[in-house]
Amino acid sequence: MVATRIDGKAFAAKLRDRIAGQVAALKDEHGITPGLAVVLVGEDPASQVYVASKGKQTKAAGMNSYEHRLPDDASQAELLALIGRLNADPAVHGILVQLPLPKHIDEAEVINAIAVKKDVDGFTTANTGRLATGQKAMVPCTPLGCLMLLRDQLGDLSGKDAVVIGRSNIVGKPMAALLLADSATVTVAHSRTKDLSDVVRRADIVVAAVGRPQMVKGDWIKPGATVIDVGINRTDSGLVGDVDYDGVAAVAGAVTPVPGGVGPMTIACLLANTLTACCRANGLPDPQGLGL
Ligand SMILES: NC(=O)C1=CN([C@@H]2O[C@H](COP(=O)(O)OP(=O)(O)OC[C@H]3O[C@@H](n4cnc5c(N)ncnc54)[C@H](OP(=O)(O)O)[C@@H]3O)[C@@H](O)[C@H]2O)C=CC1
Ligand SMILES: Nc1nc(=O)c2c([nH]1)NC[C@@H]1CN(c3ccc(C(=O)N[C@@H](CCC(=O)O)C(=O)O)cc3)C=[N+]21
Repeated sequence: MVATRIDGKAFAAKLRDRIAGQVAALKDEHGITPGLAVVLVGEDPASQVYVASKGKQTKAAGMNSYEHRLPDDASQAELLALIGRLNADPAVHGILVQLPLPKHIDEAEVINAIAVKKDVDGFTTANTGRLATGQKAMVPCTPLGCLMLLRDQLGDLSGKDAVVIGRSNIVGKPMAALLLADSATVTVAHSRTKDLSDVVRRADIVVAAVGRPQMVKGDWIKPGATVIDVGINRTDSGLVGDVDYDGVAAVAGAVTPVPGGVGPMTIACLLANTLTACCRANGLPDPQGLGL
C-alpha cells in the first residue's frame, strides 16, 4: 500500500478561494478591505521570492498589499519607526517582517514592536503566550497550515501520539502547542534527542521541521502514520524536504510532498490570518472557525 499524497497545493488553493469570497463579502457588507504590510530588509534572494509571491496572492484574494523594502544596512531605529507607522495605520490589518533579518538587527525587539493584533505571523511574545495558554491568538502560519492538513486528513487529533522534530520558535514550538491544544500526546525532538528513529517510530503523527535534506527515513515510520514535511532544502538535485518521500510513502498512511505540501499552506494561512485580524479589528466574528 502506498501512502496518500496530501496535496497542500490544492488545499491551499481552495482556502484562498474561500478567503477571496469572504473578502468580497466584507467589502460589500461593510466597505472594508483587509490590508497586509510586508517588510523586507536586504536582498536575500529566497526572501525576495517569498515576498513577491505573498504580494501577488494577497492581491489575488482582493486584499491590499503594501510592500516596504529597506536596504541591508537599515538601522534598528529606522525599522522600529516603520513598524510604528504601520501599527498606527488603520488601512493595515496585518504586518509581517520577513525573517531572517540582518545580523546587526535585534530580531526579538523588532518582532515585539508589532502591534499584537496586527501580528499575522504570530511571532510576538504576547501571541506565543496566548497560544500556549489557550487564549485567542494569531497563530504562526506554517504550523497552522500543518494543523489544517492534519485535521483534514485525520479528523479529531485527540489521543494521537505526535512527534515534532525541531524546536524553533517559528515552527517546532508553536506546532507542539497546537497539537497539544487539539489533545494529542506531544513529544518534541531536537538535535540532542537520543535514538530519534525509535522516538519517531512510536508516532501516529510526525511533523519534520529540521532543515536536513531527506533525514526522516521509511524505517523510522510506524505503518499507517501521517507525516508532515515542513523542510525546504535547496540541493543540487532541486528542492527537497526533510523526509525521504519515496521511502516514507511506502510505509506511511499519508505524507506531504515538497514542493506542493506545507509551503503553499503557509502563504494561504498568512492571508487567513490577515482576514482574521481585519475582522477582529472591526468587531466581526472570526471567519475561519478554527477555534484558535
Ligand atoms: N514550508 C514552510 O512554509 C517553511 C519551511 N521552513 C523549513 O523548515 C525547516 C526548519 O525550519 P526552522 O524551524 O526555521 O529551522 P531551525 O534551524 O530554526 O530549527 C531546526 C531544528 O531542528 C533541530 N535539528 C537539527 N538537526 C537535527 C538532527 N540531526 N536531529 C534532530 N533534530 C535536529 C534543531 O535542534 P536544536 O534546537 O537542538 O538545534 C532545531 O530545533 C527548514 O528546512 C526551513 O527551511 C521553515 C519555515 C516555513
Ligand atoms: N516572517 C516570516 N514569516 C514566514 O512565514 C517566513 C519567513 N519570515 N521567512 C522564511 C520562511 C519560509 N517560508 C516559506 C513560505 C512559502 C514557501 C513555499 O511556498 N514553498 C513552495 C515552493 C517554493 C519554491 O519553489 O521555492 C512549496 O513548498 O511548494 C516556502 C517557505 C515562510 N517563511
